[in-house]
Amino acid sequence: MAVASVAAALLAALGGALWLAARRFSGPRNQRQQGGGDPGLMHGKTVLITGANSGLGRATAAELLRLGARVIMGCRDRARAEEAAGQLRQELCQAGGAGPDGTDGQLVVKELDLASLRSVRAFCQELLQEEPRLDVLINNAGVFHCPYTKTEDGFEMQFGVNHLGHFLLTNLLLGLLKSSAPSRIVVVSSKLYKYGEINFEDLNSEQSYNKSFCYSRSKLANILFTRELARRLEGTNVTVNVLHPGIVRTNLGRHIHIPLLARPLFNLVSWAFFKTPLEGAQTSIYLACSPDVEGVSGRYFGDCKEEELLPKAMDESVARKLWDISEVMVGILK
Ligand SMILES: NC(=O)c1ccc[n+]([C@@H]2O[C@H](COP(=O)([O-])OP(=O)(O)OC[C@H]3O[C@@H](n4cnc5c(N)ncnc54)[C@H](O)[C@@H]3O)[C@@H](O)[C@H]2O)c1
Repeated sequence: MAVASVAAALLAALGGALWLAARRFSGPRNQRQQGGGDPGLMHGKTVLITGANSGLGRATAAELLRLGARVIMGCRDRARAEEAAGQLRQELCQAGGAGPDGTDGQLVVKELDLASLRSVRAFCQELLQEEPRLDVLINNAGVFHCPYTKTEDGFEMQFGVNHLGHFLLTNLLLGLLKSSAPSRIVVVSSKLYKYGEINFEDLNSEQSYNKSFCYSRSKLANILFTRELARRLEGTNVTVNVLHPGIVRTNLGRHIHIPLLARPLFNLVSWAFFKTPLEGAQTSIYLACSPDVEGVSGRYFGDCKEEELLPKAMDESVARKLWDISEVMVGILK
C-alpha cells in the first residue's frame, strides 16, 4: 500500500513536471531567455558585477557584454572567474561580437572577497586608480544557508557578505558613480526578506543562529540599504533599485543537504519549476540598462515590474539606524 502511494506520488510529480516543461518550452518565459535589446545599448558603459562567475551574475555579465558594455567581474576565486571569463569571451565571439582580442579589454576580472573588508578596500583602491568611470554597479554576490561562520572581520557570514561587504563597496565607489552620472546601482535581494527582522541587539547572531532567518535578515538589510541610499542620493543622478530574481536554478543552495534518494526528484522539480539563470537575471539587466527606469530610484522590482514592499522594509527609522550601525561596523569615518 505504502509502495503504491509513493509510486503514485512520484508519477504525479513526474506528470506535473512534464506538463510544466512543455509550458516552459512553448511559453513566454522561453522568449525572454532568447535575450532582447539593441546590441549597442550599453556601448561605452562600464558595469561592475559582484559574484559574476556563476549563476545570476554570470548570466547578467553575458547579456550586458552582448549589449556592448565593458564588464568588470568582481570575484572571490580568481581561477574560477578566469575560467568563466574565458567562456564568456568565447560565447561573445560565437554570437558575432568582437573577436577574442577585442573582448580582452571588454571583460576584466578582479579579485574581490566580500567576506573581508581589507579585500573590499584593496579592490576599490585599484578600481578607482584604473577606471575613469563606472556607470552601473550590480551588487549580486551572495551566500545562502551556510553553517555559522564568521567573516575575516568577525561578522556572521550571511550578514557580512550579503549586506556589510556590499555596503562598504558601494560607499567607496559612490564618488566614481557620481562623477559618471547618470549612473545606476542595482541590488539583488530576495523575496525571502519577508521572513527577516533587523534585531539590532544581535546583528552578529552571537546569541542564536538560524540559517534561514539570517539569510532573510541580510536580504531585508539589502532593501533597507537601497531605500536609505536612494534618499541620500536624491539630486545626484545616481539611482539605486532593488530586486528579487524569483527562484532560480543556480548553486546558491549548495549548503542545503538533500538526501541522495530525493535528489533526482529535486532535480526534476527544479528543472521544471525554477527559472534558468538567464531568466532570473532579466530584472537585473532591466534595471541596469532599460530607459524605462531612467531616474527611478529606491524601488523594489520582480519580473521587470515594480512590486510593493511590506511595511517593515519601508521603515525609514530602521533604515537610518541600520545605515549608521553599518558605517560603524565597516569602519567608515564620517
Ligand atoms: N538562486 C535563487 O533562487 C535566488 C533567489 C533569490 C535571490 N538570489 C540572490 O541572487 C544572488 C546571486 O545568487 P545565485 O543564485 O546566482 O547563486 P550563485 O551561488 O551561483 O552565485 C553567488 C555568487 O556570489 C559569490 N560570492 C559568495 N561569497 C562571496 C564573497 N565572500 N565574496 C565575493 N563573492 C562571493 C559566489 O562566488 C558566486 O559567484 C545572491 O545575492 C542571492 O541571494 C538568488
